[in-house]
Amino acid sequence: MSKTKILIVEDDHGLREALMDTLLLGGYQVTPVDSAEGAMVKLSDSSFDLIVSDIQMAGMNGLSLLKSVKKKYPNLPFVLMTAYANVNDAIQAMRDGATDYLSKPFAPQVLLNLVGRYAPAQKVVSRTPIAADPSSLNLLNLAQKVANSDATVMVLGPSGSGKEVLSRYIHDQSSRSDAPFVAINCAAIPENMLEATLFGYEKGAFTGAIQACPGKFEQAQQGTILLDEITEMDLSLQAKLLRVLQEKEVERLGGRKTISLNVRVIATSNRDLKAAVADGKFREDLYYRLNVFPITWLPLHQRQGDILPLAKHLLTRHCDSNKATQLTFSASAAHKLNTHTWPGNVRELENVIQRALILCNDDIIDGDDLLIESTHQQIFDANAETNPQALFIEDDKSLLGSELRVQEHQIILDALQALNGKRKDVAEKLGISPRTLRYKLAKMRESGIELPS
Ligand SMILES: Nc1ncnc2c1ncn2[C@@H]1O[C@H](COP(=O)(O)OP(=O)(O)OP(=O)(O)O)[C@@H](O)[C@H]1O
Repeated sequence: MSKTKILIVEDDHGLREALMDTLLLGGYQVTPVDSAEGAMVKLSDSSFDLIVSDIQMAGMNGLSLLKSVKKKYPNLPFVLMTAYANVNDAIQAMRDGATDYLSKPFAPQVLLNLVGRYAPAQKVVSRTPIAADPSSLNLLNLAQKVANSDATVMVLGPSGSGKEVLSRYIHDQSSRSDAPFVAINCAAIPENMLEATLFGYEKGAFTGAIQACPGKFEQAQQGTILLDEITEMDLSLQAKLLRVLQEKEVERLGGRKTISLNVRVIATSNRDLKAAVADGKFREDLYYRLNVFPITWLPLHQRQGDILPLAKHLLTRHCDSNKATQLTFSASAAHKLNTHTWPGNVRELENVIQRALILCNDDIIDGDDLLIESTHQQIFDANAETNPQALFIEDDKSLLGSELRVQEHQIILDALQALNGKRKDVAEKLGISPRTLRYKLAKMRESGIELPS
């Protein structure tokens, strides 16, 4: 996924900063400018996914900016901010093609809800999965076949193996490809927000629901919804999800109207689903409803034929996006890539390539330019054995031992402190999924270790 880019046009310094903070925290990439003229300059040298602009500004005002933008970039969503008293401006703005408007003052969440409606924070980039190994070619073939149907698909595989890429591929290959593909990561959204995010809510449904908001299911109408890391959903929400899938209709929180759905569902998980059902963590009826057509990525080291083609593809992609000249791998680099066990799968490979781009001095990436973080990973792999659910993480009993566990705990504690306790950032830094981190933190708590809140 890549971040959605927003251009903010606001001449009031304080408000500009506040808008920026809110959108940055919401996961967007933000470019602020203090005038409409500045916005036109920025638009000529960078691309944006959405504009949020004030109306009243010295010089060219927001309505004139809107007209110029609509002429040059007719499909670019444009949200205008108006003073509360000035509803006429808002009406004019909508007539002139504004996508929506916000009446000042507004709460940060209102801004995020509105912006999220037109531009989700993470853009899912359309990419055909690279596959050269016979097992992966077979998998793509299956994906293509299932894409032609409306069947619910369960994409399985270890973390970072390409589940999301494959899900997007199924959507792109389906007759729904012109309609939205809406991805939601069930592990990344706080439990108390997930229901409202999925099903939407009406104004006043809960404190802070200042205006009605459609849920992800509604946003995916005619298209595909990807329920990423589905096993992270709590049991009561699983029951509600099952009902929505069975009835093919949704009711917003606080709403009375049922909305019929025409949405294809794809779910992903890196857990052993049957074990999750056996442990009472995942509802059996939901398992059968979602597991209509399961497709499973092998861990990267078990599909040797994919490693170099993927490495080359990722190298080209990152050279292009850094506007760097194209590089190649030396024989020693290729050997190193082929012999590593890749516990972090394709995501780890991608990180190694990005590092190599920084380290290499000429046009050839050498073995020494490939910095593979083995120590941390081995510690995590070794300890994975203690987690019966983490099926796909390799275990190495010879590394198990209390000393390693102490080291692992220390690494997690250091990361928690360095990143102010932000679990998502900590998981990212350590190269493990939020779920694995949560599991490890629970284990640490169980063994009496005090964790920063
Ligand atoms: N077959 C592939 N071809 C091209 N790129 C790939 C492929 N597989 C994975 N990637 C890249 O590797 C990264 C991780 O892939 P993706 O997010 O699809 O994995 P995932 O299994 O969904 O991960 P997680 O379990 O952590 O959600 C992405 O940047 C993706 O573009």
